[in-house]
Amino acid sequence: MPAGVVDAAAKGVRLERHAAGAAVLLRRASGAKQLVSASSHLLFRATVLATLALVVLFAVHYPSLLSRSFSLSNAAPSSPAARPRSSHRSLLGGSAPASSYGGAAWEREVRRSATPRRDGGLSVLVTGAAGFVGAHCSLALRGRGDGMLGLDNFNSYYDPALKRARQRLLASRGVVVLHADINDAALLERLFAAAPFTHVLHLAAQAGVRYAMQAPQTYVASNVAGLVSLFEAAAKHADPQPAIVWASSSSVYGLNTDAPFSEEHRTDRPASLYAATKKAGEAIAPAYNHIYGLSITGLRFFTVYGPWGRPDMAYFSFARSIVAGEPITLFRAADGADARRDFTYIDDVVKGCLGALDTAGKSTGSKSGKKRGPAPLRVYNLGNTSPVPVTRMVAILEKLLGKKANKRVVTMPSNGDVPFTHANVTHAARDFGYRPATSLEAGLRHFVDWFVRYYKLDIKGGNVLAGKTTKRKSMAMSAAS
Ligand SMILES: O=C(O)[C@H]1O[C@H](OP(=O)(O)OP(=O)(O)OC[C@H]2O[C@@H](n3ccc(=O)[nH]c3=O)[C@H](O)[C@@H]2O)[C@H](O)[C@@H](O)[C@@H]1O
Repeated sequence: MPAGVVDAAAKGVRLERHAAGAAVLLRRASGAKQLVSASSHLLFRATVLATLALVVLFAVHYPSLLSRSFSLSNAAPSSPAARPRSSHRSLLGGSAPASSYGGAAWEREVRRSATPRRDGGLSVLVTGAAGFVGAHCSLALRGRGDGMLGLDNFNSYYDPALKRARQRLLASRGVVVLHADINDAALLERLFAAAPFTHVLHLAAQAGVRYAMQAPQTYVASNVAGLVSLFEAAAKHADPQPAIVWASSSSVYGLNTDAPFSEEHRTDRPASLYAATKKAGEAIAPAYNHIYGLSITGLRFFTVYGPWGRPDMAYFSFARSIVAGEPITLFRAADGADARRDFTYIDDVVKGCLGALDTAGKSTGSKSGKKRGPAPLRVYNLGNTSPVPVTRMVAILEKLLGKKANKRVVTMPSNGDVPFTHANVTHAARDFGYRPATSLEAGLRHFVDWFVRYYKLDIKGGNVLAGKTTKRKSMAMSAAS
């Protein structure tokens, strides 16, 4: 029996005893005056005891109502191992609906986080901040003194423990990441009302090319509806309107055979639903730019990789399989050629994102619907400009991990994959000095260094072995951040 119910029962017994005592009192009373006084005494005691019993029962059944807090102040645990406290669940990743956000204290914290710490600094709302690119960009923005606030819905497309570990890392550097969804229009409205964000770096999306065949609706919900939700809030509820920089994808080039891929090339033949939803975003952006005067920049990322990366991507899942001694499957194009990717290192992509933010130009619309003139509308490739066969990527991993992969080569299934990507980045170089500087060898070395540390792998004689932790937990995210 719950403790509260036992307490309540005990109080019931005490109540009966008091009633008996009261009866004796009444028998002894002589005269009408004493009788009235004794009755009120009894009534008073009974009321107090009944109230106490009710309070105990209420506390047993509704503990959450008594402990809820809406403060942002503990949003940044100082140690990486620190976990969000349950009293702050609604702010830091609990399941409380985002509509429960709000209040003067919450708004103050949002504003504090969004306020730049340097003259002329930006104030950036980063969506998907606990994601791979989002976490790196958030750290870079905070590092140079920009104000910023992160959002993430911590979905389980890949192990949310990695997203939580990134969130703890960010928190240790003073970056707040709210647990919230971009499709929550009310929350976005409140955020824009609370702080005058100058920019939005919109990286929240359903990623992954091949997974779109399994979960098509999540791509529409995140990459189309979510993008519209963000544009709507920025156009109609922000004052001033922020400039928006958002993540498109190299996949919009689809089966394009002109190489390197230039922004002028056609993008009307997406090979996957993922690509189609990113292309849809690129088609939606001009409408918001035209009608509402939103400054919008789309960035086409080319297979971004690096430390704190996405476990669903080939370089990461291959590393895990190699260490665990499990087979990997390599896709070969129908003509027998190795698939190739313009693998792009995360630090280069972060520089590109910050360059795009810095040069975005202002939005020209306002909440009232008036537009002062045309606003910037831009699209850029952010690639590495040197495609590498996937087999070469595997060979580098084998060398770094000191272990051979167990390879199985099959013809590329018809699941949205494309045989090669190759970026032309002259526009990004011209407009914000984007110059990718990291070779795949150097970038994968950084990735493997982090990978070994994060999973606490054993290294013997230069070879990475699956450590005790790894074997026991089959590489579940036993994060050491
Ligand atoms: O640049 C992009 O536009 C996209 O890059 C990646 O997509 P992808 O290039 O397909 O990256 P991976 O899934 O890591 O695949 C890389 C290469 O490995 C190959 N691969 C993948 C998985 C596998 O089991 N075997 C295999 O050979 C693929 O065919 C591909 O050539 C990301 O997953 C997308 O979110 C992103 O938008």
